[in-house]
Amino acid sequence: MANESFENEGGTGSRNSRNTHFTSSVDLSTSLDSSVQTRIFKIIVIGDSNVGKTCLTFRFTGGSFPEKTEATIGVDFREKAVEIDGEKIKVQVWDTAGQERFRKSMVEHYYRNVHAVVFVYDVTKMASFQNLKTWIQECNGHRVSPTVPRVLVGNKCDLVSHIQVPSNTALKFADAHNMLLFETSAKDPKESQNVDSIFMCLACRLKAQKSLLYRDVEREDGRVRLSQETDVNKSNCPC
Ligand SMILES: Nc1nc2c(ncn2[C@@H]2O[C@H](COP(=O)(O)OP(=O)(O)OP(=O)(O)O)[C@@H](O)[C@H]2O)c(=O)[nH]1
Ligand SMILES: [Mg+2]
Repeated sequence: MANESFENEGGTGSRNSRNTHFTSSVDLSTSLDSSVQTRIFKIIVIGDSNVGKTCLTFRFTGGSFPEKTEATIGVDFREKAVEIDGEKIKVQVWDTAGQERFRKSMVEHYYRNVHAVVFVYDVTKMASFQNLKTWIQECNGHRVSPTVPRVLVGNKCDLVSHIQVPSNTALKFADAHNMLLFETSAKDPKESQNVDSIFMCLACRLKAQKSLLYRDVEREDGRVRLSQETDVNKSNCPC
């Protein structure tokens, strides 16, 4: 099962500690001696420094807005266990550094075996939107497959009077790159469901994709039959 990660029920310990700076390659696979496995989806969050990547990931995994953040160095891991259509899944969010000097040696690790990518810009900073093409180029340069789902997130929508990136401009860009667009705020508690939707939407899509790849094999009368129905049809995906 290429690129798919599992964790045994009961786990191998928490990986969501703040300020865990990634220094070596991580093997997310654990021994397969237990029959109960939890799938892990690795989602990386990419974009300019200060756009709110840390706050968005914190809002999703911790349910609140951090009072104070510092520039991320390397990567911070955060995890959230979710249940989709009865299956327990671990969403592992890689909150990456936006500052070049803090990410240089890490870039290979970000993209290795990634399952989905979240590109973030700040709706109050046009430069962060214009730089998206550089982030997309970097992603493509690391041979991330076109089948890896990508979404675009415009953050800081609570700063209504400072908005520089019009929604229709962002929408055109998202369409051109085959991405869904979410405009939201990590800060505004009323937007927390919208922030959750970003990651839940990706998790649902990944679950459906994996179901397509590894369709249930049913044995009937000694014959092998591939199940025609996939979870994509019965999923409660929020997007
Ligand atoms: N008003 C407002 N401020 C936000 C929001 N999200 C983040 N911020 C602020 O923006 C600043 C940067 O947020 P971070 O989450 O640390 O930014 P980052 O993208 O992780 O930055 P790097 O780690 O350097 O790449 C902080 O001062 C946050 O409080 C938001 O939705 N609204
Ligand atoms: Mg950060």
